Amino acid sequence: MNTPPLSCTIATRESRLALWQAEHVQALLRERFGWTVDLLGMTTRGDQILDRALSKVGGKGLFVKELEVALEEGRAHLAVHSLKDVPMELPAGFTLCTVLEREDPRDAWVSNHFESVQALPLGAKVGTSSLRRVVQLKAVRPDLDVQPLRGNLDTRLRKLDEGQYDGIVLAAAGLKRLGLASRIRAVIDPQVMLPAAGQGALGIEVRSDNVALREALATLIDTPTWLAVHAERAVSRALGGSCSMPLAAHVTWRGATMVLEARLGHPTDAAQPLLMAQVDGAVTDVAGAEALGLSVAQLLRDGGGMAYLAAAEALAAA
Ligand SMILES: NCc1[nH]cc(CCC(=O)O)c1CC(=O)O
Repeated sequence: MNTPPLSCTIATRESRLALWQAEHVQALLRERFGWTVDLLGMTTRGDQILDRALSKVGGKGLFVKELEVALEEGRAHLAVHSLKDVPMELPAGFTLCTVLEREDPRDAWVSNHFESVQALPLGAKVGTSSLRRVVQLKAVRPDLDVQPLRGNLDTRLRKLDEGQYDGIVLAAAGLKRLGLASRIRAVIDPQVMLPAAGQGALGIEVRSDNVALREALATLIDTPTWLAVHAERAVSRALGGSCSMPLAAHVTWRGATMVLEARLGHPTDAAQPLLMAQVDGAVTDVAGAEALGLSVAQLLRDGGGMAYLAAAEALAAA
């Protein structure tokens, strides 16, 4: 029996951004299906160690595990995540269901004194803990002093305002969703800073055995977003999907043609070049999107990426 649910509960982290995203899905389900939708706020291990070096603590899916347990135990039916934070491989029994239309996937330059990365004085201090952002900043401005920056969005902005950095890099999507778009000094051109796989998209996780819910959610898919994030995530999965790997993967559309670009940086040696690859193709289904992702991953491997991946693995194991 596939009777669609009349009520359901969404598990969510309790950061402002996570709550915005969960409430967004809650409103959508009420509006489209007339369901009663509750929220279940939760603290994840990732939240508890937000101010420490996540890559040093290790473990994939630090922000999703507790939410999956709530689904497993039937305390919630959907978990809403930033897709960027969802591991490439889900545990058995879970399905990534739908991601609606993605918000701006680009990175944003945020600064109280400098209008762009290019406008920074020699040796200026920039805050980010994302290896992907570090290697791309270093590629355009090797002189910059890039320093770690952790915490949720509000914490990061506060650290900037306290004068700890000349500027910081954040996802445009998070700032826009929280009504903080006015803090964006410049959206960074993807040719300068290629976004992460899935950036700006929502990921909705459900139990695979909840067929009725999966079928209802499937009607909410935004196809261009759905195909784009499958291609981007396929690149990351094919290369091992580790967060200690500086990897960017980003889709743009030229009409019905998907253009997939990816970049791989060396995880420890900034003097190594940033590897870049691009493919395009007419993509109409998930299999086609994932095939494009695999071919970009292969180009990166063949272009010198094997040594980079080995270094990232060694780092993760250390
Ligand atoms: N890594 C944390 C994270 N996960 C999702 C977002 C922003 C929203 C999004 O990309 O969907 C952020 C903050 C950031 O990268 O600045």
